[in-house]
Amino acid sequence: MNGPLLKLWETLGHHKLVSVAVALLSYLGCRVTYLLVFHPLAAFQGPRLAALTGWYTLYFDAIRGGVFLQKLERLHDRYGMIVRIGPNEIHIADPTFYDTLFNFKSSIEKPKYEMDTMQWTTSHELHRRRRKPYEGYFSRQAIQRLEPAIREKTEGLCRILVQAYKDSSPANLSVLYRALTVDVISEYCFGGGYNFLDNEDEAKAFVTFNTKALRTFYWFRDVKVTHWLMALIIKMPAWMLPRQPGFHELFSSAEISIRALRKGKAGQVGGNASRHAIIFEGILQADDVPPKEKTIGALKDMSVLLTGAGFETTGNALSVAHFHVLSNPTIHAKLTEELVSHIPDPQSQLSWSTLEKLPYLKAVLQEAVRMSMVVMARQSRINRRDVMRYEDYVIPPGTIVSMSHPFILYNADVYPEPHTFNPDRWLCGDEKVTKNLVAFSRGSRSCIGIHLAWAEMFIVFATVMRRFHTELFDTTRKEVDPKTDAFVPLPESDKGVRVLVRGEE
Ligand code: HEM
Repeated sequence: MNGPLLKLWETLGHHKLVSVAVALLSYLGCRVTYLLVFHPLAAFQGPRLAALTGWYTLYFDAIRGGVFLQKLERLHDRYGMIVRIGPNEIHIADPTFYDTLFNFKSSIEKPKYEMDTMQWTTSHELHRRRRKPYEGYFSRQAIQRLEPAIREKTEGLCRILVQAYKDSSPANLSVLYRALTVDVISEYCFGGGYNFLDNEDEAKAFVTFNTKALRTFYWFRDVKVTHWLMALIIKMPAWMLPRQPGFHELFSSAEISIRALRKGKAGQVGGNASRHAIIFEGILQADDVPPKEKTIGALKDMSVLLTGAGFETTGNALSVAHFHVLSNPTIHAKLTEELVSHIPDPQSQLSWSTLEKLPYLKAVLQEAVRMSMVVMARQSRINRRDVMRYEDYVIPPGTIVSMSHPFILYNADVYPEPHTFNPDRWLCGDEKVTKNLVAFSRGSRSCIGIHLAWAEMFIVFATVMRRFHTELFDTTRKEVDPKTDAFVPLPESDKGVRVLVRGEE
């Protein structure tokens, strides 16, 4: 290009650049003005940056690793009970609003997430259709039929604790309780569990993998590109996937088991002939489940959800219960007295329905569920049709409204001295104490596994506490107190609750 031509090109290029920059700035200016001045949520207080972009929350959740809740506490201190935390999202900290947001109204939906499993389904109707076939497997009666399997796994855990006693070596209860809960849910899903209680090293590797994976949760739930990767992994055939523990069970073994169930063979993973219903066998045979919900991909998605939700949650609550009981001699003595008087033979195991009538045991477990929170992430809903009201605020239809369990389960007005483990608070007859135990959520999206969780907690905890004398080994609240929001809470230290077994009854 010669001199004048180059000059013309440069001048035109310069103008083009200026035009693009002006257009971009005008668009940004209009968008900023709209979001801060004319948007239906403009009157709601909150950080301006949060009102302008969803990257605000994503930054704290995904990039800084689950610290948005800590930020949120400061925002509520500054702005009050209701804060705008996104262009179209507000967060409410007041427990009295919970039932307005979490209920069975068909107008209440979840926001759009990148994940598309049952739990993250946006539409109320589609979610109902996806959830219905599974509900029968999680009713109270269905879980009572599963009790022998829970008892059998509990005996497996007790054998490990007896061995730890003989070896005088510490037992890591955070791993063992999770090994038990994953063995139960995988047994229920496939008719042959992962049997981690038979191999402690594999159990440890599984739990470690899961903790690492949880730290990346927001990337997969909220970021398209990363989610595609996950979707690709789920679609990959088992033989292409690495044999890394955790990864292997959740993806490859699940697929192998589902394929086996399709061919009419149960128990491909653990090899146990099963005496109870098998979830995926039933789903595959159900005439009212549409074929697209029975594909290998859809069932693998569901199995990751059921296994993931079914083990980490209850396993964590059990570890937290054990830690706090051992840390408080008075609580320990009261619980032991109740258990000894109702279970004279320590080798026997009472039924779930009998155990849940023991008031102190129940109070200890309720307090453990409260303190462990189990699900820490903010829960979001959208009312598509109606306005919602909070005090003088009118929340327009279509707004993402969120609440978070820490603001309720650690609310000092409901639970005075919320950081103190105090089972007695559940025994004083104060209605608001039980009403606010929202750990399993409420409404159409609440926990499908609530009965399984309680059955496991009552049977396993009563058996272990009645049979074994344990004492904490090198464990502090750093190993149990919720610190990071990885959807479930992660403590500051991953070492786990470790105990020395001092004796067996
Ligand atoms: C202490 C134990 C547990 C607690 C506190 C708990 C809590 C919760 C909460 C708060 C939700 C709602 C999450 C959301 O809205 O995104 C939920 C959903 C769910 N939970 Fe649990 N959970 C526990 C144990 C279990 C167990 C043992 C299972 C067994 C499979 C399970 C399976 C599920 C499933 C599948 C969902 C999704 C339900 C749906 O979207 O319809 N959970 N859980």
